[in-house]
Amino acid sequence: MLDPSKVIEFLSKYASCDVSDALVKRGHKFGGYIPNLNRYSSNAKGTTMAGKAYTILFAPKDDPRPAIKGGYIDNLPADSVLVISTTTNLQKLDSPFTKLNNALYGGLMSTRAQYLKSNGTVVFGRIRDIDEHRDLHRDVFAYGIGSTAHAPVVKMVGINVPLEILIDEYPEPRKEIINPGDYIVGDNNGIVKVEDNAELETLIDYIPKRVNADNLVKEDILKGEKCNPSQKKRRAGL
Ligand SMILES: O=C([O-])CC(=O)C(=O)O
Ligand code: NI
Repeated sequence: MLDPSKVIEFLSKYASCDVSDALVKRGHKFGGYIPNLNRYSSNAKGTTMAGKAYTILFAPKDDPRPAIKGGYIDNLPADSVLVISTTTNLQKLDSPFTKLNNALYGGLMSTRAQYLKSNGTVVFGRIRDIDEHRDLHRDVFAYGIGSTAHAPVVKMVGINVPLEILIDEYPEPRKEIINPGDYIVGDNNGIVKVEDNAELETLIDYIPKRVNADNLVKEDILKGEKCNPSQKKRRAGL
């Protein structure tokens, strides 16, 4: 297995699009993209967020599972990306992608997460305290914003469990699973998931080659060459 801190350092140097190109090349037609999340707040340099998923699951109060007490934020590992979602009965295929109008995440959570050196937060729901995340320069991606805390309507039922995300797609909707430990990459284009498996080494090998090829295509275009033949030439053998 590759050293996670090295993988995170590597991924943070590239764009989410570069990662998707590599995944498409490996036969993943959706390129790992998890749609509809907005970047509400960004790290100070505006660079790519990367880290290992630390997952949290919320369910409606009437879910049969007991609430997990004591919170989760104090155990957040350094280099993690905190990923918060809900059970699928609170998800929607169409905008705003959640039935929950209470916010799942706020500024105090970000303050603690930043202190623990976690790399960012992804919320499949609403967030609040938006200015606090921005003041902290924390990377925060979410479906939307809100004003009210989550506690009156949902409870935490899972820490580091697989999260099921409903995604509308042609010809039919699908479910994306985010497992704890998956690599999560995010920038202004959105969020991409990369599984931590044997394929990772090939992806890491491919990404710089493809980026280099595309840089050469750009140079060709700026010199007046046609795009399509240049792409063909520069990407040959990749
Ligand atoms: O109180 C909450 O549930 C979340 C919140 O606003 C914060 O973390 O600041
Ligand atoms: Ni708050």
